[in-house]
Amino acid sequence: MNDSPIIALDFPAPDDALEFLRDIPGRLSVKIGMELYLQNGPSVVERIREAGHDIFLDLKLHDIPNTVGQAMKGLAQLGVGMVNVHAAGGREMMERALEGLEAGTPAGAERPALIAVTQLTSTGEDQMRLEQGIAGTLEQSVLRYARLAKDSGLDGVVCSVHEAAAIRSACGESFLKVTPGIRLAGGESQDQKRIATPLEARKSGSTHIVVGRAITKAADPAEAYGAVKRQWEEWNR
Ligand SMILES: O=C(O)c1cc(=O)[nH]c(=O)n1[C@@H]1O[C@H](COP(=O)(O)O)[C@@H](O)[C@H]1O
Repeated sequence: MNDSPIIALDFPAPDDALEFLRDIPGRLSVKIGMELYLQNGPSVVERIREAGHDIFLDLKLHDIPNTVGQAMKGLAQLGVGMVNVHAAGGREMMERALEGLEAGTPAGAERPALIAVTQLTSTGEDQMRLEQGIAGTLEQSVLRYARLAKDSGLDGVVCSVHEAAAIRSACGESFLKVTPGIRLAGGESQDQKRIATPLEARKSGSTHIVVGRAITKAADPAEAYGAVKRQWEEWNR
């Protein structure tokens, strides 16, 4: 997928998503997540692809290695550019996910990029320690998961902007750092704990940003998308 801002299409129905997209000109990078996919199935992917957009299919798979591998075989046939798993599923699960994707990608087509969620951007450090029982700092946990994902052959991770620079040092420039939790300056954090602006994301080494409500719930979504894109692109790495 190219590096334009990825709009999170967190809508219940395909018509809502497609109507929203009609107001923003051009070929866009979009994310279809659980809300849209689980209520509508694979046909929603087809409809949005037919409208000409590049898709990150965000289903955050996390199950035993065989189940995830088989599921990825199927997802590889949907023509999307990126898919993901939870790094907490472990090395074998991630390796099997990659094998499934490779086996399922139609001949001549490009395999979707496979990335792993480290710690969700809605997770804070206290919550991680108390609820997940993980000691140390949040950044240490994210870095451990990022290294594990890289060693398992994955293309990158989902992390917050706050860990992107450390992951760049540990895993390299080309390892994808896909960062949600993006807000324009002064925007409400809502359920996110680790937020940042598009400009901060760019400066920190994010390779992609995922932006939902800052665009989809804006009074003028096309203007909000333009503002995000300008900030994201104006600073040269
Ligand atoms: O994998 C993701 O896309 C994801 C991972 C993560 O750690 N945090 C996170 O917010 N996301 C997704 O990114 C989007 C963020 O939405 P907003 O907070 O509205 O911008 C949602 O669709 C989340 O499902």
